Amino acid sequence: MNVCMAPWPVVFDLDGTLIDSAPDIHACVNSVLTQHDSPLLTLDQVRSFIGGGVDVLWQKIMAAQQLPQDCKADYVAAFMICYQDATQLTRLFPNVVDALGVLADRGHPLGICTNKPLAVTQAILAHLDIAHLFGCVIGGDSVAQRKPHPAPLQATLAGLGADPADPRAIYVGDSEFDAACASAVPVPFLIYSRGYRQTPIEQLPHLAQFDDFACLPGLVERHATA
Ligand SMILES: O=C(O)COP(=O)(O)O
Ligand SMILES: [Mg+2]
Repeated sequence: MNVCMAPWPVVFDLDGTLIDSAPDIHACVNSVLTQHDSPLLTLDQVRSFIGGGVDVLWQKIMAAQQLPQDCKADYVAAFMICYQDATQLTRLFPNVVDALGVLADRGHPLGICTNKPLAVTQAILAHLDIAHLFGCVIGGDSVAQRKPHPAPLQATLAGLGADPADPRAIYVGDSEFDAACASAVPVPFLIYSRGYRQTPIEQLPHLAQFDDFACLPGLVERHATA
């Protein structure tokens, strides 16, 4: 089969890309800090710590609140109890469902490559009724490494049955972790500019940026014909 004739895969990051999950993560973080009589964090602080997965999140929280890193495991354990069904405050970003529907209708295999734990990812995809759109979902505990390592994105592409040599495969994300992961594979990276990134966009390697998912299907098609 000529792989260049098949629709090419489009893989998505989750937190800060498809969904605004920071309010739920913030609520769980502060619930755990309250249980431990520790000072609370603002939504902006917690949002700035998201992207590397649960362990990195709590490393950053322990450092910011000057809590001993050797107590981190207790905080993480309490956090996971809250996090596993933290869906109430999470919303899809505008026009995400329509954009995913257009890409799926055009035959693009769609995947998720997130640093969020797999069970939490599956719960939120089911809650938002978009799980059926994705042929492969790789979470932060699905393979041994997490983004920015290339392994999770390589595993997602393999799970979609994609030819790793297909130069048209695309990764769509919001953060430094995603940009570095895409470069390491390498695959072209489209960056959603309204996510949780801390670095100026010009400093991150990317093919294109967008601030509205209504523009994404056009960008995906333009990439293949460029
Ligand atoms: O859970 C995180 O910290 C990041 O998740 P993401 O990879 O979907 O952005
Ligand atoms: Mg993200």
